Amino acid sequence: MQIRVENIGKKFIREWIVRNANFELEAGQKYTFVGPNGSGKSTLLQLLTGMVPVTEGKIRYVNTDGREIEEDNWYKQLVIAAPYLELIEEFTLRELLDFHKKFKPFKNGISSRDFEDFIQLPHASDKVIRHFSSGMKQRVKLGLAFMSDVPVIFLDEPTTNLDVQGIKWYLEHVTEHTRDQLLLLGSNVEQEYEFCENIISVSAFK
Ligand SMILES: Nc1ncnc2c1ncn2[C@@H]1O[C@H](COP(=O)(O)OP(=O)(O)OP(=O)(O)O)[C@@H](O)[C@H]1O
Repeated sequence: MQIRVENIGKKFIREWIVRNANFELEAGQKYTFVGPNGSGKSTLLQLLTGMVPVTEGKIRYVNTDGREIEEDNWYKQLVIAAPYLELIEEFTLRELLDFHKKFKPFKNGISSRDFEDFIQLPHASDKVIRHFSSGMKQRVKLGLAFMSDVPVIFLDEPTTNLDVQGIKWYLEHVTEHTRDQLLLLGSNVEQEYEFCENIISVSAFK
């Protein structure tokens, strides 16, 4: 999977948040978009997922066989963990996992029980997501991102709400479980992207 970004720009009301952005993102690589608060990291990631439409320019998802994927089908290629994307609060953890797997199967067909062990919440299976702490919810979001069998992973501010143990858990798994995928991060916390080979400053896109 390759994502080609061709001269894209995004304007909210009269303000250009991102402009003149041109780059290519390659499968098997990791990229972090960095920049100060309000610089446009989350906006750019949301443009790349197709959640938010570009004001100008074009984004293309190109398959390994060279075929372009229609924008309506991008969502099948990706998984997103971000503070602005909520889990389904009414479900128990087990219900959420079973629901998620109907749309995005887990890698190597891992079971929901194994998933719960993986995110270190083995006793939370019947607990309603609404009653999870913010750090527990973040582990669920990251676990879904690491375990979903899709080519592209978006992580926006991945260590949000994680304690020291949680950050350690994230760092232990982020490289191992994204090895053959295209990983896109948005961050201004160096620790959460220290392993990343490609750092892109969004301040350049003005
Ligand atoms: N839906 C929207 N309508 C209007 N302005 C918006 C909208 N979404 C984002 N913005 C503006 O776009 C700019 C960039 O916001 P964005 O959230 O992308 O920044 P960020 O780099 O991710 O910031 P942070 O580090 O604080 O998370 C901000 O000025 C923000 O107010």
